[in-house]
Amino acid sequence: MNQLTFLGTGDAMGVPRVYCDCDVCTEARLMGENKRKRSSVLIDGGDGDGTSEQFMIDCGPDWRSQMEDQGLRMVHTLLITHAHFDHIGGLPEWADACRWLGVKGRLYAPREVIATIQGQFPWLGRHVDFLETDGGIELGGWKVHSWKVCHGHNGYSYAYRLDQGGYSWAYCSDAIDLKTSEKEPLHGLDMLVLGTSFVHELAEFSTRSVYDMREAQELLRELKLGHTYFTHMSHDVDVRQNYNLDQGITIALTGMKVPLGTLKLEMNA
Ligand SMILES: Nc1ccn([C@@H]2O[C@@H]3COP(=O)(O)O[C@H]3[C@H]2O)c(=O)n1
Repeated sequence: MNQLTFLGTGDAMGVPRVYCDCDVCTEARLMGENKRKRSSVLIDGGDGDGTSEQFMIDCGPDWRSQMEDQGLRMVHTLLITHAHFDHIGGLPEWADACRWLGVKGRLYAPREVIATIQGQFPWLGRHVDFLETDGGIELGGWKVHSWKVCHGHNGYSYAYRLDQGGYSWAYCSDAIDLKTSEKEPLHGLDMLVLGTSFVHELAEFSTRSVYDMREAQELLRELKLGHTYFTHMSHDVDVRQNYNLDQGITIALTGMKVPLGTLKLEMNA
């Protein structure tokens, strides 16, 4: 059975934010329900049928501790959404692990993301094969499609849609203000992982880069899909609160596991 594990559900700063003493950051330090490492997920086939290659989406600066949290010794394959530090900061450590294990890691990303990563970490190519996703790829039995999405003030990110056996899901951690064509691959999904940094972000729109929960719910009402998990959450989100989110939405928690492809989830509409 395929499953997705949330390795981290935080925004670029993680929770607690290093400089912050707000209630959420304080709770994260003292108890830890709101403790959030930088966003990434693990996809695990685990059924030994040869189509179940394990891979991660994104490799932020918490990669090493996320591996320890899960008791994982190595993941050989990564999909990267965009070349911002909170999504690629763990790549040098991952490449070092490839080196010490004597394996060549496989890093899949869109062509322009690969070029940026190679510019930032020029030594990675010794231990990593860079593989472009632009024309579509097959990974762990999934047909994988990447496309460019608006990341507001921060430029562009990419989202991934994965299809297998009539089940489809997508990972879209860093997006805002999606245009009609950017929403197209999200229609009719069984499951979506969507970034929502704030519950209601008050900053001026032109300075923002990720949906808030209010806007995300509007988007989801339009998309009419199965189940959605919110990730990439800042210290604005307190997981102890009930935000009265629409049916079919779950705030993802670190370590949460979601079965992929086994359940046809109920439609929201
Ligand atoms: N060119 C850039 C721009 C931004 N960044 C990092 O990505 C984060 C996105 O959210 P933020 O809160 O704006 O902080 C950004 C930088 O850490 C980055 O690594 N490279």
